[in-house]
Parts: sequence; C-alpha cells; structure tokens
Amino acid sequence: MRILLAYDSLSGNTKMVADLILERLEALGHDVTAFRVAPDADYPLDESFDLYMLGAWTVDYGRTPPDMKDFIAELGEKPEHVALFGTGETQWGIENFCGAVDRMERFFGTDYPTLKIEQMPHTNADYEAINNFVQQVLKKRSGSL
Ligand SMILES: Cc1cc2nc3c(=O)[nH]c(=O)nc-3n(C[C@H](O)[C@H](O)[C@H](O)COP(=O)(O)O)c2cc1C
Repeated sequence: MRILLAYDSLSGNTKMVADLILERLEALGHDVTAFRVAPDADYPLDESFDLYMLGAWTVDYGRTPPDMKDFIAELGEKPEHVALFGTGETQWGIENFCGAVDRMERFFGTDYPTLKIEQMPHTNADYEAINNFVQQVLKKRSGSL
C-alpha cells in the first residue's frame, strides 16, 4: 500500500512516534512517504496515496499547531482514508489532552482509530499502543479495498 506519513513535531516526541510507525509499516512491506511538516516545504502531493497517517503535537489548549494546519490546507480535497495520531500532556487539562488529534479527526470526519501518547513513547504500554494502532488502521484500510 502507498502510505503518506506526515507529522508535526516541535521537540521530537511526535517524531519518535512517527518513526516507530514508519518502522512498523516498512517492516510490513508498505511503500511509505514520510516527512516532518515545515514552513515553506514543497510537499510530494502530486499523486494520491492509499492511506494518509497524520500526526501532531498539541498547542494552546487543545489546538492543532500551525505547520500541520498549513499542510492540511495544502492537501486540498479531504482524503477518504485518514488516520490520526499525536502526543500531548495531560497537565494542560484532560479535556485538552492531544486536542489536535480530536480536532483533526472532526475536520476529516474520519472513523479510523486514533492514537494519543503522553509526551514521548517510553513504556511497554506506549509501544503496544503504537503497534496496535498500526495494525488496526491497516486492517480497516484493507477491509475497505
Ligand atoms: C505552548 C504549549 C502548549 C501546549 N498545549 C498543550 C495542550 O493543550 N494539550 C496537550 O495535550 N499538550 C499540550 N502541550 C504539550 C505538547 O503537545 C507535548 O509536549 C507534545 O508531546 C510535544 O510534542 P513534540 O515533542 O512532538 O513537539 C503544549 C506545549 C506547549 C509548548
């Protein structure tokens, strides 16, 4: 499957999750285009992908960071198959924890599984959650082929 994996990461936590997702997807033989979003980047969006996996940290009480918002605007039409993940901190309020994931989920109107990790992935539960997320997302995408 051709998969686009794009993520926004300020201090590296979300990048760590994205790297683990990438490792898993490639181990399963998928063709993944992965990158960190950035201002003024020239994104490889000429062709469409079978699946879009987008990840972001959360800023300003539950909001999506600006570079990810810009990237989403560059996608143009909303893709049909979008799975979202992110990192955040519960100290910003449980209702705001990984709010970007919730906001992007509402924006895309997707019912793919989501993944939320507190800060950087480091526990067995985190690694398990990441593997389960990848498995569940791929299963759902395969079911709709
Ligand atoms: C200014 C600022 C605002 C933040 N607001 C939230 C928030 O509302 N909700 C949340 O879950 N995390 C919030 N965080 C925490 C980050 O989202 C969290 O540390 C995340 O793991 C950072 O990811 P990164 O290392 O990929 O940049 C905030 C962090 C900063 C610096």
